[in-house]
Amino acid sequence: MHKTAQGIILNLAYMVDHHGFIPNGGRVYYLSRSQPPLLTPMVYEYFLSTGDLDFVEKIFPLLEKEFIWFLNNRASSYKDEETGEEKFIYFQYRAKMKFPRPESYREDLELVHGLKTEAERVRVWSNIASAAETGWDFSTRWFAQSGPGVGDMRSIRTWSIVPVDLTAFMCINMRILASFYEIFGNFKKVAHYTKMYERMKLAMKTLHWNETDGIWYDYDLEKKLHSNTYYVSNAVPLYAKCYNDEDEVTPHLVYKYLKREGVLNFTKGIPTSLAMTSIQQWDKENAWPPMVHMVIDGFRTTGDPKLMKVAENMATQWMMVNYKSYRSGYAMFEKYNVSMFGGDDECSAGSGGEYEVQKGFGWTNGVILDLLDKYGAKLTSSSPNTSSSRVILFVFIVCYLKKILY
Ligand SMILES: OC[C@H]1O[C@H](O[C@H]2O[C@H](CO)[C@@H](O)[C@H](O)[C@H]2O)[C@H](O)[C@@H](O)[C@@H]1O
Repeated sequence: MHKTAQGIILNLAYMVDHHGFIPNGGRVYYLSRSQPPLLTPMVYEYFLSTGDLDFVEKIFPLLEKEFIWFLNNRASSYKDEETGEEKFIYFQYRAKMKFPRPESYREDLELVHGLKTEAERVRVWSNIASAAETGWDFSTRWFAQSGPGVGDMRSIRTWSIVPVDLTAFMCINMRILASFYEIFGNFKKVAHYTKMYERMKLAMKTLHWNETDGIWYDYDLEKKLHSNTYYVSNAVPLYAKCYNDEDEVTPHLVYKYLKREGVLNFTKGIPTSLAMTSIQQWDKENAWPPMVHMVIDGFRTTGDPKLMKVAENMATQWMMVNYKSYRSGYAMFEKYNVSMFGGDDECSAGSGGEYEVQKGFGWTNGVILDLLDKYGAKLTSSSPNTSSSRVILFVFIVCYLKKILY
């Protein structure tokens, strides 16, 4: 598996070498859109598992190159309103696109039907490409949250949003770059990235933290307000540790928030949003493996026994959802349905959006492998929501690992 992980990293690093960033997909028409900046955290995870510092040293300049691309192409300065001085920088997904997405040409052309000016059409297409850059294509998260545009894709306004998860990802990048420089003994760079990390935490607190609700939200630049709606991305700063190390209260507030929103009552995974009537896939009744994983990891790494138990319960629950769905369809899926319809034993793939749900998705496999590694021993026939026997589960794990590894 380490070899496979290294191969994936090398593929992505090749893209950074050639283009400065990782395009949204491996085709020329994706060259104006990035992926979320997760290469550096991937390399860090690889390093933690293998201790392979030689590989990290070789690849390291490309990690910094991608980071600088985000700095040059996706960052803006947040200024103090009174003094005009820069307080910190913030990042956005902001792809420019003067035409429909080539891979979804008809959809994007039909969408702008009735829009009178080229400027209006370009606005919609650029916001669509930017939403694709987030990975959350598509979600009500990027649409108007109030007024006549609610739920309507033509109201898409990705450019107006500072996404809380992107701020968190940039925080992780800065922290990891500082850590690697520390290992390499370049202390000037350690100071540079540590300073950036501290300022990014300030950005997270100022732009995203909502004192009343005890959670981080996306920030609406136009309205100068939090978009205070539940999306699972609100919990990502916990995973990113984009708050003060000594702060033991915030993780509990995040837990309370999730509880208050009712999302912990779902027995088949953490819903992406509560916009259940949306036709978009990053809403509806869907739970997405990478987001579920980030929430679990956020609680797992708090060091707080109560929250670590929360992570364990979420992990065993998610493994059972994947298992039960696998048992009925012999496939892993890109996303899963969290609806309670049919009872706890009826687990199935998610749906909605622009295409049929995909089988055997890489991130689904990656998440389940990590959870089996960390929590496999905790799975018993009395695990929450489990009615299957230990033996069947054991067979599932063995078969699944065999299929993945060989
Ligand atoms: O062709 C439609 C879209 O396909 C990709 O997006 C889809 O896969 C992503 C994961 O690989 C997923 O995050 C996204 O929600 C899916 O829609 C591609 O990234 C998009 O640019 C493209 O428009």
